[in-house]
Amino acid sequence: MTGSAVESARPAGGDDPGRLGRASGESVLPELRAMWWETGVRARAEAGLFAVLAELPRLVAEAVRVSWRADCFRTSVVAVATVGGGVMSAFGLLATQRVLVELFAGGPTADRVVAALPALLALAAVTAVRAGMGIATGYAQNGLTPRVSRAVERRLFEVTTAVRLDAFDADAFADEMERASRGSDSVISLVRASMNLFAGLAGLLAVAVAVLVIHPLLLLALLMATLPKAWATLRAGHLRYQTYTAGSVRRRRQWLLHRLMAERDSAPELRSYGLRRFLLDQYDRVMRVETDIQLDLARRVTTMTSVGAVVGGLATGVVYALLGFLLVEGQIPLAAAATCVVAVQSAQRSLSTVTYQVDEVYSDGQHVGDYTGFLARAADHLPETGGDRATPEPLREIAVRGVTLRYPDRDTPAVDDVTLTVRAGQAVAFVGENGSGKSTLAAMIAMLRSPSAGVIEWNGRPLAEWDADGLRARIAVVTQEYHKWPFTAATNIALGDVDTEARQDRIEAAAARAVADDMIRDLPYGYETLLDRTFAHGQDLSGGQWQRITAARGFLRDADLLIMDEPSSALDPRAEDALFQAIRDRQGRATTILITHRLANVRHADRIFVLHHGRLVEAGSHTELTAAGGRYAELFALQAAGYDPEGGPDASRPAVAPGRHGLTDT
Ligand SMILES: Nc1ncnc2c1ncn2[C@@H]1O[C@H](COP(=O)(O)OP(=O)(O)OP(=O)(O)O)[C@@H](O)[C@H]1O
Repeated sequence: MTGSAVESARPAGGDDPGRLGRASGESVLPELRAMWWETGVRARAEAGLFAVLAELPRLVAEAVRVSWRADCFRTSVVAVATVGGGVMSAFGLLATQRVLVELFAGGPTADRVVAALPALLALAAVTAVRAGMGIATGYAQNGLTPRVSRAVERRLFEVTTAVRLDAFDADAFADEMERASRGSDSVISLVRASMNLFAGLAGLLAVAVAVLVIHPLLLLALLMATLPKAWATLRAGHLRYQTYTAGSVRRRRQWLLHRLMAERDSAPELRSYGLRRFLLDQYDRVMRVETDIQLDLARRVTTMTSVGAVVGGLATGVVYALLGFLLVEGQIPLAAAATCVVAVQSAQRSLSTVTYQVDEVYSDGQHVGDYTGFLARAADHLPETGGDRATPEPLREIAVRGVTLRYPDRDTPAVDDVTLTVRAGQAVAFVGENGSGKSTLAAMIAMLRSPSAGVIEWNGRPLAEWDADGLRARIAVVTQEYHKWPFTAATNIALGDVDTEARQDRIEAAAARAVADDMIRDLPYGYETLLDRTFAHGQDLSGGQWQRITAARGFLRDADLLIMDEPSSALDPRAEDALFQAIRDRQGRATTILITHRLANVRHADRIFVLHHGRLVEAGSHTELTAAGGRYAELFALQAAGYDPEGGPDASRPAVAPGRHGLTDT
């Protein structure tokens, strides 16, 4: 059976619960996106030998450019030492020939040894210099590696942290970004492989020159002895790459299964649903095919390299026969023939380096192409800079005017022609059903996203006209999908204001407002507890505990505008009540935009904006909206009914409020 039999099994089987139910005999794993490293492998598999050789100079030039930019001194040392090593190899062969000429000359042995001494000394000197150059290359390369890595990675992170958030929505760009970040690791491999390739080529050239000097015909003999094996090695490499790409879908599945069976995230469900047998069966199916293919590949590669070795051996035999013939005919002296034997062996060593490095340079070069291509294209996703931008003043008013945002590949806009105003000191709420556009609207106000149409103004001036960093310093955002930063509890809160000194009293005050203080003190190392289990002594928190930490991060900086997107979805009733008390404390003093589905918490917001399918459908206070009997009143009544001991939802009784209190609890 071939790999394609499994790979062509219905790709989207995972979408069909019936298929899963029919159990484990069938492959239900869907197709996964290509992995970053498959770009290079695929390109090498598809490119013919001449295409590979034709592209090498460009790739090597790219490696040299990157290396030069990172450290011109060490790059020069490597280049000089590599070329010097080649020159020394040529001298070495010529000195060897001189030694042999003297040793094979007539006369007493002692006289011959004495005559050979100068050439022997020259050979020793050349060998020592070549070894010295090898050491210099090693030192320079070792020094170059971290410098190139750092320069390349730093450049990449400068871009990935600067591109606008919407870049992550474009599938192709997000994919490119991932490949580029992996490609940055390949830069140093490309640099190293290019230098090794240079060294191999220099060695080959040196042998060719030396042989040419001794006797032109020997060059032909040298080519005959080395080319068949080189060709077979490159062909075998090609075959390996081709097999590799043919199995890429299968390997992705293998990798996915590995994660599903061995990682922490999937472990609870794997056990609770008894998925062990099912996943192991999937693994067996994939691996059976993989093993067959690997065995087939091993057979074909062995055949090819054996053919290469046999042809190479025969060719070497022909060379030695040719040498014998030339010797008998008196065309070349014995010393030249002996030198040629040494040269053939030296050339074969250099050639095996070259053939291996050709593949390396080519496939690494593709990844580096991903990296450099990404950097060039990323310019389109960087925020506009320059120009005279005003330093933002304290917030007086935010005006959203006819704002629309449409995500890529979506037919309907997420936010559709919304107009509203928020005044300083107000606490306003965005409410609406799932997917109604609340988070998207808040993200535009927080400058995380830019509207496709319309404008958002800060104190009457479009956001884009203010200094972006200055404006961000006045806005704090607690996002719905918060990130669990792998730092201590204290640092996790301090991240809310990185421009100011992280004083412990401020951190503790912010934690107290978010009801996180006691919880953090109960951790094994208090505020210094590392919140990531992948580190030694690291801890994980419950969902609600994490939410308290992220709320504390939002409170740390007493920002003009605090946007809180679902800050209490995982909080227990007591913590939720305390959090909303802290939000209430801001009312009249600072501005808060709150997004929540717990409508009890917005009852006394200054204004409530109701979104539906991206449009603003209602706006007003809780009293106004419940009296209007519209969508808000309906949602509120539905939720309130859950707290009503008498029973089910009743939209006619919107005034029945949940037990806990809202923003301006009295
Ligand atoms: N990055 C994105 N790419 C494409 N579509 C998106 C993206 N983010 C959100 N959407 C879509 O935009 C619409 C509005 O999403 P948004 O997150 O703003 O809704 P929401 O009102 O905050 O929902 P919820 O109450 O579930 O948090 C939804 O249809 C959603 O599927």
